[in-house]
Amino acid sequence: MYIFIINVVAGNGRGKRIFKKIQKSKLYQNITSDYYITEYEGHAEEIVRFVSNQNLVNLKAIIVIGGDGTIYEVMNGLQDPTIPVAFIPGGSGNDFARGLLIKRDPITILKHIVQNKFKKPYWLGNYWVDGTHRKSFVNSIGFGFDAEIAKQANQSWYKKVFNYLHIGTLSYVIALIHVLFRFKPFTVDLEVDGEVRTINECWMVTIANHAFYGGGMKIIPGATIQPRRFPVLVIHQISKWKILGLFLTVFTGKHIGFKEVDLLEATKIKISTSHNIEYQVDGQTNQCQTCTITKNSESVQIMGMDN
Ligand SMILES: Nc1ncnc2c1ncn2[C@@H]1O[C@H](COP(=O)(O)OP(=O)(O)OP(=O)(O)O)[C@@H](O)[C@H]1O
Repeated sequence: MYIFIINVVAGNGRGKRIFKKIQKSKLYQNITSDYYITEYEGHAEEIVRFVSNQNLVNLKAIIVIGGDGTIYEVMNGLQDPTIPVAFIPGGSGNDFARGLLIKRDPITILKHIVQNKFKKPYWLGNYWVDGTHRKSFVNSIGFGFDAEIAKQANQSWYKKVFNYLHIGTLSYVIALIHVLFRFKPFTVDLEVDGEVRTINECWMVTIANHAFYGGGMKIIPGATIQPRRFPVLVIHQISKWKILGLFLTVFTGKHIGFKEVDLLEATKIKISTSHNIEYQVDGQTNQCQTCTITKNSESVQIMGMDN
């Protein structure tokens, strides 16, 4: 049996439209399944915790229809990593789907899931904010400038409009210009695999499980899906005008050639600042002063891709 989890508000109603289409298909009518519609923020996590604690012997996969926020919640609720999680992108940004090359139409994706054709291991990131309990991130976690941009975009009126017009990334470009003039670089202590370095005039630190964020920006172009280690991108000591230019090249991945960009690799990183800074995790924002990040060595199984 399959369990569907649908975020009907994802992608301004795209999740809902996709599920309706799926329900009408012969394929759906021929499989044994049950479905849950998320009703509020955090609900997907609760549903998955409940479902994965049931030890359903005949559960073939949890099929998620939604965006990056929904898959983040699902992964944080998953109690048993051997339960395959299938993803049908129905959000606005869909960076998880982009990173995993899940790009076919929903019915074809469902066909691949039911045929049990392709299953890929995926390694989540773990993070602990200000000493709290462990959470997992699916795509990326970022501190500073990119988090301020995500916060500005999430609070804006234009994000909904641009998402509706399928030009959602433009909301991040406008948010970037808003944030650029008020943003104050910060000093951060980065403990990378036990070695501490102090970064002055830091703009941002981003850690990613795959290349994409912000609806298709290639923030760390060479990021590969792998266990234990993750790439860390640090931008520091850069002028406001230059960072504007740098972000214009994020779509092509050329920004990593700037001398103000450092690219490291780590198994464990600790970020400490003297005051609260903004952070984003899979596009949702909050504030923290310290954060420890590691990468899982145990994988979850993802379905929905072509090969
Ligand atoms: N019924 C609901 N009402 C309001 N919010 C909900 C509901 N169900 C889920 N949510 C919340 O909707 C938020 C957005 O979902 P999601 O990120 O999947 O879509 P999106 O923002 O359109 O896509 P993306 O993150 O890929 O751009 C999530 O934070 C989730 O907690």
